[in-house]
Parts: sequence; structure tokens; C-alpha cells
Amino acid sequence: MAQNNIRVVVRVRPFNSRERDRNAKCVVSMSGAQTVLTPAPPENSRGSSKNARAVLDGTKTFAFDKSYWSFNRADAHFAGQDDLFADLGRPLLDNAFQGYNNCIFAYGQTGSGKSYSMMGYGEEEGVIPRICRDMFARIEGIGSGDANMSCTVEVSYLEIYNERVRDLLNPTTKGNLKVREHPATGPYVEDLAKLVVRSFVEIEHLMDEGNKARTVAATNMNETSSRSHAVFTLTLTQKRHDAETNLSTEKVAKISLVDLAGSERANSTGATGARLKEGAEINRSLSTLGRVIAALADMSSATKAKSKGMQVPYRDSVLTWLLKDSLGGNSLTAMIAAISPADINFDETLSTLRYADSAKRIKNHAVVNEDPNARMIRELKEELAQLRSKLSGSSNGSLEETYAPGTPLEKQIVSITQSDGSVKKVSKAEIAEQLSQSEKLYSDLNQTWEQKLQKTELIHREREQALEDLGISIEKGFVGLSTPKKMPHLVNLSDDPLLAECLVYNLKPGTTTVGNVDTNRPHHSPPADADDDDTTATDGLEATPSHDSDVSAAVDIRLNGSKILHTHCTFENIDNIVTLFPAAEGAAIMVNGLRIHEPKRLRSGFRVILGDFHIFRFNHPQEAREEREERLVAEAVQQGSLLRYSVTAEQMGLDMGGTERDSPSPSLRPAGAHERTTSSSSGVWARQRPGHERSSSSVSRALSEELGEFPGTPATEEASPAPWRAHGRDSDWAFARQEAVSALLAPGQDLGSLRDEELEGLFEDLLRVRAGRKGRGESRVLDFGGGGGGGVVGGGG
Ligand SMILES: Nc1ncnc2c1ncn2[C@@H]1O[C@H](COP(=O)(O)OP(=O)(O)OP(=O)(O)O)[C@@H](O)[C@H]1O
Repeated sequence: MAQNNIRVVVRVRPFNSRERDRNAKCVVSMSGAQTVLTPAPPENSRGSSKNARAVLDGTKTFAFDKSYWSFNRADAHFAGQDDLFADLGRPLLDNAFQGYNNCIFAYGQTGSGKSYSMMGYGEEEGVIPRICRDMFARIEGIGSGDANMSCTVEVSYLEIYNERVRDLLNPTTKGNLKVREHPATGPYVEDLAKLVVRSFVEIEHLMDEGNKARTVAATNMNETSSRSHAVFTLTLTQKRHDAETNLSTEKVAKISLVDLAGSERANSTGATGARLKEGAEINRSLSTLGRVIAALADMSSATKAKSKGMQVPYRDSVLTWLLKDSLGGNSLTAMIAAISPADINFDETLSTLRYADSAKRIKNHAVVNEDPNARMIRELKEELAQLRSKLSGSSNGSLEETYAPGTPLEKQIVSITQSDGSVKKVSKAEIAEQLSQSEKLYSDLNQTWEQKLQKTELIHREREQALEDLGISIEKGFVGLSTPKKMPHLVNLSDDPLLAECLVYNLKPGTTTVGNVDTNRPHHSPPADADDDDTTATDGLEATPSHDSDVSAAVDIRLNGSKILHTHCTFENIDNIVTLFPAAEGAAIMVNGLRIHEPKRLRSGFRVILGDFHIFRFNHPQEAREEREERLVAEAVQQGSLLRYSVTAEQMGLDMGGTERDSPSPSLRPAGAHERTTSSSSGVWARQRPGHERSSSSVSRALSEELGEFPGTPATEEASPAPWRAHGRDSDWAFARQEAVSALLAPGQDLGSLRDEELEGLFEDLLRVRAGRKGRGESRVLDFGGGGGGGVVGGGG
């Protein structure tokens, strides 16, 4: 058994545009493995010697396993994604191939760079895709080097939100899976899909669809990923067949990769109602994580005798229960503490560094998992025999009481011997429950590879069906993802880079109807009355019930949440001209910030908001291409260059076919909105995480750019914006929200003329932004992120 401390590394990101706009000072410095946090002097007393002393007094120095300086690429000690992978990813794989469990979790406030390190953005792949890619490269190497060795990989992907566990890969399980614990297996999520993957591309595909499920669920509640914890787990099984003895042995390693919710939620304030409940539940996982880390750190410094009596509150939250092995258990674990460099985030950064500082004292006890399945099967078999005999009463020896026939199982108490040898009194009802759990575990463990493959295929079909039922376009025979080549479509925008632009809704020739997802749910109350605070009603992807009415059958795109009517609107695509028709009076529809009541022709790049929370960009690839072509030709003509006039579009850099550029016409959209890379080589990780900042300045920048205030910005953006660039794709999202709000607050707009819901929505939004700003150094401007009745434009249905 290897006893290892948790490896703790810190990473500081560059300033974001909001910090730059506020002239933030960098308060973080790094030297070797040390991270130093120095409070910035107050604005009005800079330079005074008294103040200089006070600042020095406030300096905090922390030593970690590594400190990654990602603040400025130009610096000699700059650390990028490669460095992180070399230090954390490669050793993790070395350990996993030896048979050790491993875990990496990222901790830090919202926007500090957790997802950047874990998943990455654009070409800047994070540690998760690199691990997956390298794992399959190693497996290939093993397979070709030793015929007696074989490796298999299984994947699960879950999200914890409000203490509820949602399977992101299996739509048939509803959003509340149970965490259980069995002595043979440790904590596990009952009924969580564990899908077989045979290549990196298959993992990419799963991750893509998992993120789609996450996005659908998040949009339902106007959420972002920073409110939930995501746990991606790989199980690597290596089988060695010994030709001489004809025996097989196994090594199994579990790799858990965890992107935690923004840590400021551990102490967020200002929430009310459902928000408060949500806050409390998210806090529960994060605050319990804090207590678990503290308890384990204390235990590591206590004497052996003293530490024996100490309790670690793993079971107080779903997250810590699931991470039990990774924290103080059988795992080699690393924590990435992500921090902002800015003075305005000083308090959050200090709190993150303190967290990280205690985490580094935690000791884990990792063992090589040799033949764990064989052991578990043996233990479960023994247990099952005991449970069955207790339940049937056949082992009623002298020690057990006898009960009259017909006595309810709850009332029949028997004693069972537990795996540690202790004897426990339990009711037969509990035994029946445990029996069914253990039988399930036993049958899971006994599944053949073929059965696992079949199940994976079945869930895959169900998942795609569930997405298609919502109107979300699915790439059949997935090989890298690209948005539709020709079809006009809507693509979702989001404040959250992780959730932006992963849902594509095709607008096929003819009519596409948008309605409420609940329309095809039998016995559901009218969606117009839907209370968006009711977080229990919306679980994201679910296997869709059969279409039970004419209305539901006619609905192609199903959206959830408040203010989406049974039949909300239709898109008519006639000869490639797309027109949006409100389907009923009062349907909440905005196009480019204006509420529409009449049909409206859409042009590529238009922002469309449906209901309160569904924000899209309309893309018309063909139209965008034609416009670019026309513009280039016009430019060529203007320059009087007959030569250029005669060159083909392709020669001018227009891609007419395969690798299309689907973004809206720059003339019709904020110029800061970048085109997405459609390169399949960068895969889903790149696609899902275009450069993207959540800040106010991107709104103002987007507006300025549209007004031509950024002359340096090229009219036609190149694909694949780097994440650290000042303006990201979110300008589309923020721009859409901005114009929606501006429309309500337009000059001359009489607030008194707003409808009650609109006024209330705005009021709540303002309160939330204000509370957010007070509670957090860095807030998202336009963070109307609460579900609670607010929303983009308040009123609607
Ligand atoms: N090391 C880095 N280099 C360049 N840009 C970074 C780095 N880390 C983060 N960023 C940028 O900062 C922004 C926020 O990062 P990210 O989305 O990873 O934060 P997060 O901590 O995951 O937030 P949340 O808790 O909301 O999920 C992104 O635009 C990202 O591109």
C-alpha cells in the first residue's frame, strides 16, 4: 500500500476583460512551487511607506507541489496546457496502467479557469481530452506489443446539481440517481450507465452528447455549468492471459476527473426562495467538501490513537460520498486550485489557496487493484447466500426469533454478520432491499463484454432519440462534429463556454414548429403557467413519452421552461428563405432585441430569444457564404483589380463545400462574435469550448465593434479564436441579452408601460446582479442567471 499526500497544484489565469476594464492589479506572483498573494495598496494611498508595510504584512505565501503561471504567455516561466498534462496527466496514466485509482479535481471560484484546465478551450485542450487520447495511444501500444494483454475502457459521466445526481449519458434514468455504498465496491451510483468505449473518437462523441444533455438541463433552469459538479469517470481494465496456466488476471483502475461548481457558492449570499434552496444544496456539497478536507487534514497531523476516533463527514453530501475513495482513500489524487490574478478577487483567491493548503496534508492509501472483480464477485456471492437464507427464514437457528406467518417484513428482525465480522440486527425488509442491490451489483459484475457492448449500443440509440425528439440535430455515424453544411439552423448561445453552441436545431425546408417539451407529456399542467422555480420538474434529457396528441406530434423543436407555449412559433423555410411566425398572441419571441408579433424574415446572424431563457443565433450557411462571396467580389471590383475579379471564389479563400464557415455574416452580427472552428481534428473539446469570456466588457466591446469602434478588428474573423483573446463568442450571447434588456429600457421607454411580469423580471434581475456583485469580487455582468421568474425579458406568455 502506498501512502501518498494529495498532490496540490495552483494555476493562475490571465486577466479577463472585466478585470482589465476595471484596471485590476495583479496580486499573485509565483516563484518555483510557491504562490504569493499580496494585497494591492488602496488606490488613494499608493506609495506611502505606512501602506507599503501594511501591504507586506498582508502578504501570504503558500508552497504547493507546483504553481503554474499562466498569467502571461510572454513570461519565461509561463505554464501552458502541455505543462499541466506533463505534470498531472502523464503520471496519472502511468499510475492507472499500474492498477491504481486516480483522481484529479479542479477547485476555484467561477471563471477562475477550472474548465480551461480540465477540458480546455479551442485548440488548447485540457487535461481530460489529453488523458483520453494518450490512454488509447498506450492501449494501442500494449495491444501490438503483447498478444496476451488486452485493455478495455468504460466511461460514465454524471452531474451533481442540488444534491441530485443526473446521468449525462443515459436519458432513460431520471435526474435523481441514488448514491449507495457496498462493502465490496465502496460508494457507487446506482443505475449509472457505464458505457464501453473503444477509441478516443468514441469518448469524444460521448462527451459531446453528455454536454448536450447538460446544456438542455441547464437551459431549462437558466443555469450555467458553474452551478453543478461534473464527474467524468474512466475505468481501465487490463487483462493478462497466462498461456501456460491458462489463467487470466486483471488490473482495474478508476480515473475520476471532477470539475467542481464555482467555489464562491460555498458562501454565497443574497438568494431567496428556490435560489436559496439551490444555494444551500450546492453549498452542502462544497461546504461538506471543506469539512471533509479539514477533517482529513487534521487526521493526518493527529496521533494514530487520536485519529481513530475522528469522523470524516463523507456521507453528508453526495459529492463527498462519491469522492470518498479520492479523498483519504484508495486513490492517487491531485487537486488543481484555479485562481484569478486580480485584486478584485483577492478574498476568493485567498480562500481557494487556504483550501488547497489544507488539502495538501491529506494522506491517501492507494493499492494496486488486482483482480478486484473476482474479489467482489466472491464477496457478493457469499453475501447473497446469507441474505437469501435470512430472508427465506431457512437459517432461523436458535439465535433468531420466529415470527407468526403474515408478520410484515419490517417487523421481522434478524441478525446478519457483516463483512468485517460484526453482527447487526436488521429487518427483513432491509434485507430484501439489500438483496436486490447486491443482486444488481452481482449481475453488473458478471456481464460479458458482449452484453456491455449491447447495452452501450442501446443507450446510445436512446440518447440520440431523446435528443432528436427535442429537435436537436444529431450527427449520424459521428466522425468529428461539424454544424450542418447547408441547412439553416438555430444554435444555442450561452454565457457559459462549456454550454455554448452545442445544440443545433435544423430548420428543414417546409415548416418547423417550436413548442413546449411538456406538450407531449400526458397530464401535465399548461406550460404557460410553468413555475421556473420548480427545479424538480425539469431534468433535462429524458426518454420522450409517446406522442399523445396532434399538437405534440406537430412539434419539432421542444423547449422547456417558462413562457414557452404549447405551440410557440414556426419557422418556414421556403426556397432557403426562413421566416419566423409567432404561433399565438403573446408568444415571447425576440429578434435582435425587439419583441415580434408579426412574421419576420431571418438573416444569418440574427439573435432569436424564445421564452425567457432560450437564446439562439440563426445561422444560414449558404446565405453567409453568398454574402461573403458578394462582398469579396465587390471589394475586388472596388479595387479595380480585374485580375482579382476573375479569380475563383476558392482561390479567394472561400470554401464552397466541405469545410464550410457557418457563422453569420459579419455585417449582420456583432463583429466580436467569432466563427467557430469546424475542424474535426480538434474535436468536441475544441468545439464546445470556443474562446469565451463572461464579462461585461464583451458586451460593450461587441457593441463598440458593431459601431466600428474597434477599427483593428478584422471584418471577417478567422476561425478558432484563442481563449485569452479579449472578445469571445459570448459576445453573441451577451449581445443578445443586452439588446433584449435595452429594448425594455430604451430611451423614452416608460417603465410604467411594462407589464407586471416584465417589471418584476427586471427588478429581480437587478437585485440578483447587485447581490452577486456584493457577494463576489467578480460577477458576471448581465448575470440574470437566477431561474426565479426573472429571465431575459420578463414577460411573455
Ligand atoms: N490558463 C488560462 N489561459 C487562458 N485563458 C484562461 C485560462 N484559464 C481560464 N481562462 C479563461 O477564463 C475564462 C473562464 O475560465 P473557465 O470557464 O475555465 O472558468 P471556470 O472556473 O471553469 O468557471 P465555472 O466555475 O463557471 O465553470 C474562460 O474564458 C477561459 O478561456
